[in-house]
Amino acid sequence: MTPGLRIEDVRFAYGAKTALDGVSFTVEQGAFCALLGPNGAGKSTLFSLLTGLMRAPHGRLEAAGHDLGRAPRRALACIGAVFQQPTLDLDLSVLRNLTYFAALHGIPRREAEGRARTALARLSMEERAHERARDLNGGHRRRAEIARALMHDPAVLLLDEPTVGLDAQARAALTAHVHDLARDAGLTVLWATHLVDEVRPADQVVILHRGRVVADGAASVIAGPRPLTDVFLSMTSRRAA
Ligand SMILES: Nc1ncnc2c1ncn2[C@@H]1O[C@H](COP(=O)(O)OP(=O)(O)OP(=O)(O)O)[C@@H](O)[C@H]1O
Repeated sequence: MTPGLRIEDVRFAYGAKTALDGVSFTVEQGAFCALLGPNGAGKSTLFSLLTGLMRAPHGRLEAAGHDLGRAPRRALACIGAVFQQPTLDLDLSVLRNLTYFAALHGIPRREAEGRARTALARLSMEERAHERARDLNGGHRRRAEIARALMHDPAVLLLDEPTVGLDAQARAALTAHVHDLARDAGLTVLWATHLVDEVRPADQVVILHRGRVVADGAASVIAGPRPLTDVFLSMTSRRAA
């Protein structure tokens, strides 16, 4: 089966500063993969490459079998992304935020509202469709952004530290919703975080440290008998370069 995401020997530097140093890993279709790394590990850089904001000078990135270097349009059509910085238009309703995005993606207007309602339902947000984004709490704004990222029916969903700024309850609800999307809809999820408690034992975990993959496998296997937090901290301590 074609993997949801394939990343092979990707390198990237900002001038003399190396951000990714030969990153390789694969996420199977329908899997939830937590990309775990401390600040500066290279998570956002990898997201920028995967969303076409920057190009990788070395290595290969594939989404649902499409090479981002060779067939960027086809690859990007398979990707939905939620960035660290919120990007909703706070003065528009939730529904309008989604249909506006649909227009940008060339989705016909007659289809857009139906798709928006389906996407909102997947995030238990259908009753919020007509509320102004400004009136939603942080957790619901994030859910609206995820619904918007699903409008073009991508195979892969990328989320860059999506729970930043949320309280514990909203964080847990959002994490659960996205795990459900991977399980029920066969969506491949790459969830970047530095918060170990957002990872479930069956999730794939890729630990990134100073631009390198230092662990890749099921969370329960990487953790072994120890708490995953201990393993993560020992792998990413300053000395573990
Ligand atoms: N525009 C830039 N110019 C120079 N160096 C950069 C730039 N952006 C990131 N870096 C450096 O590249 C490395 C990787 O940064 P990146 O933002 O990808 O990490 P991150 O894991 O997303 O961290 P954070 O959680 O803080 O966002 C860091 O050493 C960072 O200082």
